[in-house]
Amino acid sequence: MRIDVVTIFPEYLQALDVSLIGKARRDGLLDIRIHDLREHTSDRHRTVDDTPYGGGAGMVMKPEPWALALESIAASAADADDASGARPVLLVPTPSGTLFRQSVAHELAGADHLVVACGRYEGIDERLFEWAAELFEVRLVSLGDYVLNGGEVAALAMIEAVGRLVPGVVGNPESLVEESHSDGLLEYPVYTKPSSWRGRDVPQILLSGDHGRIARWRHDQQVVRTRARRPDLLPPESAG
Ligand SMILES: OB(O)c1ccc2cc[nH]c2c1
Repeated sequence: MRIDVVTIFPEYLQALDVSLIGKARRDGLLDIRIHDLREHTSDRHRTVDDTPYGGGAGMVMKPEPWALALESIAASAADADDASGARPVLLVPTPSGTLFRQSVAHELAGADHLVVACGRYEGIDERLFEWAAELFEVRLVSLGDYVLNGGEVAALAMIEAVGRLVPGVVGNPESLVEESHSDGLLEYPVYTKPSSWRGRDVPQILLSGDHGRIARWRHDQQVVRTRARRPDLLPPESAG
């Protein structure tokens, strides 16, 4: 999978050089390219923003630098994107987007090419998204009901959530099966040695060796946790 990220803070994305995502880049499983939006400006001050029409606080990101950046990326990937037969996905982290969930991560992991647009200030001129729909499948996505100062932190979260689902990135694919949200429930509690720690013991069932009973206990724990912490994930009749 190719992932292009456009930002005015390229250094923010250095975290993508670390750990499993960083290894996947070095192994060629993920082709992640970071682009500085200011490289697509033409004035002396490398301006990417201006005042909002209609007034209001803050500044709005100008559409032209974004269009030039996205055109440049689309041109550089044209052969591969044409071969895949699908338009690249333009993923735009924004508080006004649809909710990013594990199901969305799985959808995006099936794409051949993601382009992530990290907005700043009060956001990007809306006309950019209308224009981009000619070249990309545009997805405006929110991490949740809170607001960050820009899209970079959300981009890191989304790229990690998607990248780890690409075959080969996570060493043991089994570990992707039993984790929160993989089956619509929160994950069960986990324990490791020592079996007794500061007067607290590991649940005896986990020391029993009875894998059937352990599996049932773990599922029960998932339901209890989900009901307590995220009843919204449960079907109405079992939300308690
Ligand atoms: O909370 B967010 O995910 C987010 C994303 C993009 C921008 C642009 C300006 N503020 C933002 C916040």
